[in-house]
Amino acid sequence: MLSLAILAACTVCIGTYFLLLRRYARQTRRHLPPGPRPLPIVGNLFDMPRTKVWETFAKWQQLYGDVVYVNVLGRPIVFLNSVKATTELLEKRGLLYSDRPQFPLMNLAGHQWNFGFMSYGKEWQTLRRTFSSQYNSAVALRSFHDAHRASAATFVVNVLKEPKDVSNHLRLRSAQVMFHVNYGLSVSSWDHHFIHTAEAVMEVVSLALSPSMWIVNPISFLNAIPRWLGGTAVASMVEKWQADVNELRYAPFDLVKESVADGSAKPSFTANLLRDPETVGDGTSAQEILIRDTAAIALGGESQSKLTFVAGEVFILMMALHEDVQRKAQDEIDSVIGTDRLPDFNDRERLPYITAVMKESLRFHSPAPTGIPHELSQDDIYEGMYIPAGCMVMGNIWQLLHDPVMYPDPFTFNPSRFITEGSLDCTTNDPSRYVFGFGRRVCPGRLFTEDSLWLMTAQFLAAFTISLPEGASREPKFAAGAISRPLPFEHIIKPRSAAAQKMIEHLQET
Ligand code: HEM
Repeated sequence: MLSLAILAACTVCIGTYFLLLRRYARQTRRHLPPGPRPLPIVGNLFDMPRTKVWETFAKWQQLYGDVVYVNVLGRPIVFLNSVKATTELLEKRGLLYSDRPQFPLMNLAGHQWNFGFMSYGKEWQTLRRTFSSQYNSAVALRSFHDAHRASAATFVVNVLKEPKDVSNHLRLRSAQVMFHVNYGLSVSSWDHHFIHTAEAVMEVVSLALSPSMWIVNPISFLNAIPRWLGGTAVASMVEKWQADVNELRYAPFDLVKESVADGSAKPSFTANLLRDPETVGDGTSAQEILIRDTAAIALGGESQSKLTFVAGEVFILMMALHEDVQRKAQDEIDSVIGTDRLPDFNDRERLPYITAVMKESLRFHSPAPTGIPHELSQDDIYEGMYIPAGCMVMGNIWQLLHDPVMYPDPFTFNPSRFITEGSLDCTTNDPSRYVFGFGRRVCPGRLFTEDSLWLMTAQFLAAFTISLPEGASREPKFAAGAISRPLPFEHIIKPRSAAAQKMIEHLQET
């Protein structure tokens, strides 16, 4: 019996070896894009960076150019390092370049319903259209402003109370706004059960998105572990992941459904779409499932609130490092709206430097520096280079945002690069065109995110000053990963003035 199993295993290994070798030989005969030299079988496995991937990718651009090809364990991957290449392939040839590779851990954790990770096709299109009907509509976005205001107010109040804990306050703020907007639920403290579940789901999503998970796919090994060798522990971990995902997918939705039925629902993404009485039933109608699954995506599926919170952390770090920028932004706020209230959305047009600070923070270090991979669905030729079907295609967001032609002196934090004669001017270099990905898969939450970040930026700067303690390092440092956070740093946050402190205390009372 045992020898049969060994024989079968050997046959599979030898078969795989020859398959990979054949594919390798076929592809090298064509004119693939340049890239680091692969080894037989493992390809460029050992060239793949383990930390700060964006630095290695930048080096590859210098060595090999705008389109770089690697092959990891037989899996072709192309990195696009210029606006020209991302525009030409991911945007203009979007029909071919909009598929997604499989993310094995996402499937195992129970995210198959999530359109962010679905193959390009009808189902993806229907879900995305429903999502965009709210998140890309000017009217709906305006109706979300109260949710942004509530979470921004909780944030400044919490910062005043515990300034050292600013990161956690940002995290809470991002999750709070998502629950408010999607379900009309008020979850303004860490004690709320949904927040813990959302956090747990986001941790798994972050792991699932890290390149080692989707390139090497250790899940197949995990699944093969026998129960006596720890397989039981793996199985119960997976069960917990799936239970968390299902709770987020069903529980808040069911609450809204009940409140729509008894007429007490607050306006929200879910309630707005469920208002049609035809839609609500026993939970099995296609329309109801569609609404439930698109609402849940914004919670944990794409790590959206984590991305927004990391963008907030980058802003806080940049302000701590650049007191001159802070002062300039605060002068703008004082001269436009005075010191007796906090900025609001109506002030946005008149505060161009604040918008520029928000945009420069996103540019300086994008929370998802290498985006989410696309997959090519048919063989393609670009500038004489052959790109095989099934190839993963990564738009190298970090590289685009540090292009010295589009952003002169790219390693200097300089919001004024987006200001011309006192007005906001980013017609040719708006970082949001790259930060949120590309083509048909571009982030459908980008306008919503900018609203959220803008209010946080404006209100934080109106209320507080931040500095570094004496002797602290002035070098910004970021962790590696698909979602890349600033490394923890010490800082001192104080209310800007007695008047600012009073304003925040007043918010706390209301
Ligand atoms: C700073 C915050 C955010 C950043 C940096 C960000 C960035 C991205 C990126 C790079 C992608 C992949 C695009 C591509 O495949 O080319 C993406 C996809 C997506 N984002 Fe965001 N995002 C943010 C916030 C949000 C928010 C708040 C929401 C929801 C309200 C959201 C919803 C989505 C969805 C649903 C997708 C999948 C789109 C698809 O596959 O069709 N994102 N985002």
